[in-house]
Amino acid sequence: MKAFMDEHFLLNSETAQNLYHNYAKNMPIIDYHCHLNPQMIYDNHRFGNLTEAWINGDHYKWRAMRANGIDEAYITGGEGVQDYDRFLAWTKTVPKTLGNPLFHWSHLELRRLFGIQEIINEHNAPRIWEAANARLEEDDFTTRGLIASCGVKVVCTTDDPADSLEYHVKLAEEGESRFQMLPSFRPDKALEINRPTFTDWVKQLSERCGKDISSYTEFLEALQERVQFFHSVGGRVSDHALDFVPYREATERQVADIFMKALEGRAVSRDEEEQFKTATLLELGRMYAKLGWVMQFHINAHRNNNTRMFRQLGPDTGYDSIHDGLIAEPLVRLLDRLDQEQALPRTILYSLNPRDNDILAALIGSFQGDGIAGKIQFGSAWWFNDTKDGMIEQMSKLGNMGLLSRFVGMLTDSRSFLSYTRHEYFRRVLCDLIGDWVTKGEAPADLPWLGGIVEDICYYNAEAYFRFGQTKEGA
Ligand SMILES: O=C(O)[C@@H](O)[C@H](O)[C@H](O)C(=O)CO
Repeated sequence: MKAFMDEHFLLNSETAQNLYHNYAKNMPIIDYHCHLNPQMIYDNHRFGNLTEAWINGDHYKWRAMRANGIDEAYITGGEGVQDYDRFLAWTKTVPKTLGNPLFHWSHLELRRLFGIQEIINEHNAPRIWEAANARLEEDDFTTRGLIASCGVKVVCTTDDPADSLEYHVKLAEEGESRFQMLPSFRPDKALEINRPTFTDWVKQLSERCGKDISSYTEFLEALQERVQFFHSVGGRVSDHALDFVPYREATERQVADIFMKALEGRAVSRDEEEQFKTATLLELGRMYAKLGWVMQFHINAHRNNNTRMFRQLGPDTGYDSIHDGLIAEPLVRLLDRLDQEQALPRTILYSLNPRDNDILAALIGSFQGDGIAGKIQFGSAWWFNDTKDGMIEQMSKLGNMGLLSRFVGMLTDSRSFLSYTRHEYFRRVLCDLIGDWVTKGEAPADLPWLGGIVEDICYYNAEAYFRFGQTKEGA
């Protein structure tokens, strides 16, 4: 019986162990999609205690604690509840997460970042609390220290077009030699024309650009201006949460009228919303292609399902799940429209519904080309699929229908600064998958060749694909 989480954790063959320890382990990290707070990075924030560092903001943990019957006050905080009490509630939950990646992630985080080997449970909680808080006081244990110590070379935050990007600009001006913090252009609020926040957001965009926005043309001009600004501070990635994939054609006049209808606060029909989203996504895709950016679509999330708790806690608090919208037809129509204009950017497609994995693994093959290896990517197993089983399925299907060797690999997609061990987890799963093929005689035991593929998936493919740091006009 293997010891729990030893050096060969998840590596069930000699080839897997060789691939991980000699090729994957020390590769740098490009975290091209996450939700880390840019100000906390710029400020080089130091965490006050383990609860702030490990539980705050992490809705994965919150979700598990709720399922474990923990009272909300001990999850997201409440009157008179101490930070230690919330930490203790988490240590009571971890033993119940067996089978959930949280069990592995949590132990990896304590071992790799804090040097704590304890099994997490309420019995060991006092020792863990004391040892971890002592570690948090050490000089290197700040947000920038964590990012640097985990080998991260690029971290892409997720940013609204109307954001000033002041912390990205300041960090670039003051210089952080160990890694780049770059913005990702996340224009969800520009597309969500039916949300009550739309008109206020257009006002924010207008104020940020210092220009009036009283037509769809001016709206697009403002978005173009922000894309250009993101590019000027190193941004090379966009990201879209498409909870459903829109495709409904409309004339320019129709789209302009829909925009004005929304701007005047009048209700927009579902069909009109889809026409507006289609037109605006196509316009943004053209902008991204001109600048050589990467466009990401995060598809089929079912967000904020619990109305009562949304009112209490807001979004991204663990009350989301998986949607089941049909994606093949609208997604092909969207990508094909841009491809016909030779304006399809490098694109990464993720769906939260694993039912879509085969569709995405096959679909990306319809739009590869232009001499760009892996131009269209089937994205890393996302959110509820970010598990050992989910990663194996995503990489197996990509390998079955596309080129696993051209995969740009893992991202953390996290709000926690302690999540970079997710890359280790992914790399171990990757090496074990390939090692298994060798063990079964399904791949030659050519370690330099296989090791090269592993290094590419861990780092070099992403470096070549995103081209951060290159001033680029055109795809
Ligand atoms: O980018 C998204 O919309 C999702 O990843 C979402 O932010 C979610 O809360 C998350 O972080 C999943 O890891």
